[in-house]
Amino acid sequence: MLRNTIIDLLMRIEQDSGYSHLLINNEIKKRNISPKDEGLLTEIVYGTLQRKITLDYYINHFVTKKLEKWVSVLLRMSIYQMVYLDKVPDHAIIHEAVEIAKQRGHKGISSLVNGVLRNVQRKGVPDTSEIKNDVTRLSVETSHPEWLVKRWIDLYGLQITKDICRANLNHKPISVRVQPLRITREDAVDNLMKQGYDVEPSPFSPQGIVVKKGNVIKSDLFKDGYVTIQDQSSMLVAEMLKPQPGMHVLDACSAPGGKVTHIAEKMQNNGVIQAHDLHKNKIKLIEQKANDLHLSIIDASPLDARKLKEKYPENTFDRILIDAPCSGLGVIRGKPDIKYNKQKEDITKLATIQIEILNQAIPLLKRNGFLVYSTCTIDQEENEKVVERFLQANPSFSVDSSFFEELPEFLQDSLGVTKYGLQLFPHSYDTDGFFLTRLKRR
Ligand SMILES: C[S@@+](CC[C@H](N)C(=O)[O-])C[C@H]1O[C@@H](n2cnc3c(N)ncnc32)[C@H](O)[C@@H]1O
Repeated sequence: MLRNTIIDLLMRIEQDSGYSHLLINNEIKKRNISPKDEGLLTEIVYGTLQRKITLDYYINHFVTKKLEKWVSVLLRMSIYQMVYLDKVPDHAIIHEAVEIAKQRGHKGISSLVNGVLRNVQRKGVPDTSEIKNDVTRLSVETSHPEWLVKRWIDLYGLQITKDICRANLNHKPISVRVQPLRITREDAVDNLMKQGYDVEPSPFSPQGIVVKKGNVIKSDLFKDGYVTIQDQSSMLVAEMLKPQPGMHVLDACSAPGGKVTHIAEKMQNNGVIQAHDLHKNKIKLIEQKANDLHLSIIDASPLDARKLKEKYPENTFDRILIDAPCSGLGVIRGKPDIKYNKQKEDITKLATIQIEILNQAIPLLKRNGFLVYSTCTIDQEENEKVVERFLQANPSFSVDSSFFEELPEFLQDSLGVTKYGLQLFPHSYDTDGFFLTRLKRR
């Protein structure tokens, strides 16, 4: 029953590209899956998705004919469990897969499934180190499409690309941000430790806590809005925006509200924040998060950030955040489907939108104000190149040099510091891949 649910989920994720986390959560709720099975389901779905290219390479070694989608999915998830998990013995995995194949297909299919899996059990999976071409080998070993591996090698060289690709296969560590108007970080750490969580303060933000062990979503602190989940890299945004109580702030791409609520906390819930997002249906996510965290200064409404100038006069805001729509290539660990769904052309289109949004936002900034530009991608075309193009077209603006001095000390000479901002890679500090910079008028 659980394995059939997993097959259905994996097939739907392939069809409705980009929403694996939402589909998994909905399915768990809908089918009333027990907490133990929930863990196994999540692990098999994410793991199979994360290793899709590698698993297909293994399958193609044993089968040459084209397989129906569900048969590929069944083989992938079975081989994933046999090779990467040690929760269920191989013979039980094979037995269950053959039973599913019998239910869903004809006898020929169940014999094929049986044959492939028995081969994997007996001979093991093929050795990928024999693949001569660097790009193909890395693509197969770490399950990233070849165009992406090639692009990263061109941008960052082979070693960094290997590091990125390997880090993308790791589990994403969870971190939380405390709501400092409701609880201190010390008290939150104390509280979580007493409940058996293994936690430590984050070096990225005075509000951050890294949760090394334990499901923090189940904690009272999370349920009652004392902490919220946020990657450490994202916490840098509000820190570097430096909003003060009483200010007028714009967050132009705000949903689901992770950063805007952090900004409101730093303003001590005093001032006004205009929070917009293109998608009407996402506005309630911002409102919900603000509500959960007891924050009342966020005024959320739908708006296309490419039309900001139509809504606001010049010199309106003390601070502006453009946390731009991006390819998401920095968050592959948590959303593996991104690596299969994004194409080169998407990156170029996104860079055009990012520049358009920046051009709309910048006149709205007051004379001594700051604008933070950030993305959760590691692609230079959406990050450094966008900043470079923007500065060329707007010579009265520059990257604020104090930005670099104000970064936490351990980041100041990190691999990703360039004259355009800070690029965090997933392998550097075990955070999401993330870019941010701060612009100001010269
Ligand atoms: C990186 S996410 C923002 C995350 C958010 N700042 C947070 O911390 O929770 C980018 C957001 O931009 C929105 N978006 C996409 N195109 C937009 C546009 N033209 N104008 C405004 N928002 C847009 C997307 O719906 C998405 O919610």
